[in-house]
Amino acid sequence: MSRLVTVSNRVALPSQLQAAQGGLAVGLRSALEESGGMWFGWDGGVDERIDGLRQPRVQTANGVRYATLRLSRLEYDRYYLGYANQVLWPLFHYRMSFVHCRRERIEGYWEVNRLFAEHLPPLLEGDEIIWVHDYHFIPLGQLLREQGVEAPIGFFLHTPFPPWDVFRALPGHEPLLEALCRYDLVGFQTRIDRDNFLDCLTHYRPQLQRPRAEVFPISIDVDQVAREAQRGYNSQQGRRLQQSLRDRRLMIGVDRLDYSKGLRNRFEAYEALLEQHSEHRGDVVFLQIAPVSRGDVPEYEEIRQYLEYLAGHINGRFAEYDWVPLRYLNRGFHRSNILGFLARSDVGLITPMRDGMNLVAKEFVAAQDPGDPGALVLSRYAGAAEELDGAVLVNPYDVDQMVDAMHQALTMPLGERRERWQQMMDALRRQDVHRWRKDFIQALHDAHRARGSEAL
Ligand SMILES: O=P(O)(O)OC[C@H]1O[C@H](O[C@H]2O[C@H](CO)[C@@H](O)[C@H](O)[C@H]2O)[C@H](O)[C@@H](O)[C@@H]1O
Ligand SMILES: O=c1ccn([C@@H]2O[C@H](COP(=O)(O)OP(=O)(O)O)[C@@H](O)[C@H]2O)c(=O)[nH]1
Repeated sequence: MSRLVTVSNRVALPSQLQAAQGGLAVGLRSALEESGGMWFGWDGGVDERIDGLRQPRVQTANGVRYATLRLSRLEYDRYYLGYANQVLWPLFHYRMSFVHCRRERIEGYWEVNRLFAEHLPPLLEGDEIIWVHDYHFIPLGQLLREQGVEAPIGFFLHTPFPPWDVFRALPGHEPLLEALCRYDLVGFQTRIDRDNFLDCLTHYRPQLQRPRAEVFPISIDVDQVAREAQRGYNSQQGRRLQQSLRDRRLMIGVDRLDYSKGLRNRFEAYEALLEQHSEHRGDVVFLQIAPVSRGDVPEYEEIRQYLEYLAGHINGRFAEYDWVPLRYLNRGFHRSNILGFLARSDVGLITPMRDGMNLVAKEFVAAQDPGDPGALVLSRYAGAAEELDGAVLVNPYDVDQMVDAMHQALTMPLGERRERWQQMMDALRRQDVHRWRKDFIQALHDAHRARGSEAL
């Protein structure tokens, strides 16, 4: 069996196993720990003294080899903060007005991709398959081929892929499309993303040799999440949360503090809920956990300030001396705590404006008590909505509809909650994180073989 080598910008190093790092790190960690192999990427640090040359740091834990590189300040600014987070991220989330593309950012992006392409081949031992992750490393496959790497190379995009008319606004989009076509296999979270990509190729150059492009929705380890959620439910933090609520119902949101997550509209909907449905005042608490993410990007600082204002406004308007309607926490928690909090919640509020998948939505479902499950309010623009149609699906641009959905979730009869939950659990069991990894790897082997025979 070939050894799996995954490459991603974000690597969950063994020393950081429990910290909040987003869904890619969570999904890849469970995939890699099951199969073994190597994880190659950025170590999350910036070294002011680096000037060009450096060596990867290699460590091993739980059967996984971790090889990481550190970035210089300039590389971090241009490649990560600049091109990845202020060009590709907003563009791929359909937020064209947040795209700030400058030539030095494009150059910085390609330079860091070249750096990783040069450092990977010496770490390979032969008989590997290489699985590249996310928008940070679109050119990597092509650059590895130029280094003489012949192994199967696949790419998986964790974010949405936008339609042609949005994508073509990107200066220098052509080399990115060409680079994607050099992979044996390109994977997407949903059918819409895959179809947008294929449509881009049709518009750009119909005669270009297409890679195999398929849908592989990332997921969770359902039983492991359920077990950990149960432990979290009974943990000291889980019990303290319950005591603080008394008999009030809990609605929960867990999102990196990102403009794509729809927090502004969610807060506005909650304010309108309290305004229109006075019966929920004093009876419901909304806990929003929002760890700061990419805080050096101006748009993230702006949304943070606005949410602080809105949270203060909502609490100022409705709080009583013995009840605070909104608990807004600007910090991250260990995932085991998050799962315990999800298990203690009556309603999950997952309402991104657009999201590749959203693993929290899946974790919320797996964390529920089968006998008395909570209800999920889920944006139709989260990738997870394609599978979790037992949720109360909402349009996050329609604040009034979200008010109705929150009210529906808070008053949903037990029978309906059970039925919807069962439907969602069945979907999660059909397509879990193990299946995600196996399906991708199998398709990558097949695609590589097929390309090889085409070339003969
Ligand atoms: O690495 P950061 O810049 O700190 O950001 C965290 C991750 O955010 C994004 O996560 C995506 O992947 C999830 C798993 O597939 C998916 O559920 C979610 O919808 C996506 O937004 C980003 O794509 C990752 O590269 C980042 O590491
Ligand atoms: O304080 C936090 C907030 C989130 N998470 C985890 O981070 C992941 C977030 O993944 P998701 O796909 O929902 O969104 P992303 O952040 O990748 O856009 C989930 O596994 C959460 O349980 C965490 O461990 N601690």
